[in-house]
Amino acid sequence: MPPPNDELVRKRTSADFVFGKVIGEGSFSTVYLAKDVHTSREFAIKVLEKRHIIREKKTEYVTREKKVLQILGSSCKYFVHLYYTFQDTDRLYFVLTYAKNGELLQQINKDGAFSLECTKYYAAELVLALEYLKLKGIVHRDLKPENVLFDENWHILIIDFGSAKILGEDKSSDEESQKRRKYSFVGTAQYVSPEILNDDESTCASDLWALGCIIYQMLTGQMPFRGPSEYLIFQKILKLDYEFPQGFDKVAKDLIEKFLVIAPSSRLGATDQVPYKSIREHEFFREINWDDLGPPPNFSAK
Ligand SMILES: Nc1ncnc2c1ncn2[C@@H]1O[C@H](COP(=O)(O)OP(=O)(O)OP(=O)(O)O)[C@@H](O)[C@H]1O
Ligand SMILES: O=C(O)[C@@H]1CCC(=O)N(CCc2ccc(Cl)cc2)[C@H]1c1ccccc1Cl
Repeated sequence: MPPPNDELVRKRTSADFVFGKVIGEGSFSTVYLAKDVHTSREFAIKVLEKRHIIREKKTEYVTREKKVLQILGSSCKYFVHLYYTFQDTDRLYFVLTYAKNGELLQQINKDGAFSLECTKYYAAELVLALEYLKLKGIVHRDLKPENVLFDENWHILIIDFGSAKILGEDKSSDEESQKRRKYSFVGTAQYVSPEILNDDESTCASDLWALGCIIYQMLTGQMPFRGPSEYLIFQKILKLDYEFPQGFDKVAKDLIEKFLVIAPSSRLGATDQVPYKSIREHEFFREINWDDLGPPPNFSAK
């Protein structure tokens, strides 16, 4: 029996990587482009300062992200993969797939809006990604164009699982943590679903609400619920106060209206198992071959 390949089993440290430029900053993190010294493979390494996490009481957020990334594993290509984690006295390190082509948000803003063909393709990739999350019993809870990146082949890579929920995970029942959880706001105002605002149970249908917001934004370049303050945005969400521009594609409008429904269980797909059959069968996805989406379309193809 040959000895195990040292590189496969040895715990990594920061000495195994050459750290390059900063490719992003989070509230608690700095993300670097890095190269494995042994293989020259490129990774994104998310580095978190322990002092900052402790001061902001975000330890649970960090351990949750690691746990969710481990549950997701590597069998769905639409999620960033966690290769290694390690730590030193002051920092935690997450070695992740490097999403070479930036954020969906940047692409939408650069183009102003996507073509219908391009929107259908990326909406289909998002549907396949959400089917996998449902299969794994995970709710992302902060799905938005900033958290959808592109890999080197322009396929989506979803990141940022610190706010995610693991369904069926028994929550500590003590009063303190119940109170903390009740008032710990989750997500980003413009994409948050009504049930999260009403402090009701968030389920996979919460991610379907966000999907509706993202499809609207890909086609218009704007978020459906926008306003000068979070409070006013929340008001609009709870009153379903949004509108479609003149001449908006009717089939796309019908699909979005079926996701942006206040009652989570009434959203298109909410009562499906996996796959999201009623979403896949919607007219909007008529040209999609769900078994092979083919190569991504050229963005600027109008
Ligand atoms: N795997 C990756 N490949 C390329 N860029 C990445 C990757 N992960 C994160 N980034 C970039 O780094 C930035 C920070 O990401 P990170 O997930 O650490 O913080 P965040 O969770 O988005 O911030 P916050 O904690 O405020 O929500 C992101 O905006 C993204 O652009
Ligand atoms: O959850 C884990 O798998 C390990 C378990 C062992 C361990 O010590 N850590 C670090 C725990 C931790 C989390 C936050 C802070 Cl501020 C400090 C330590 C965890 C860890 C190590 C490296 C990178 C991330 C994490 Cl969460």
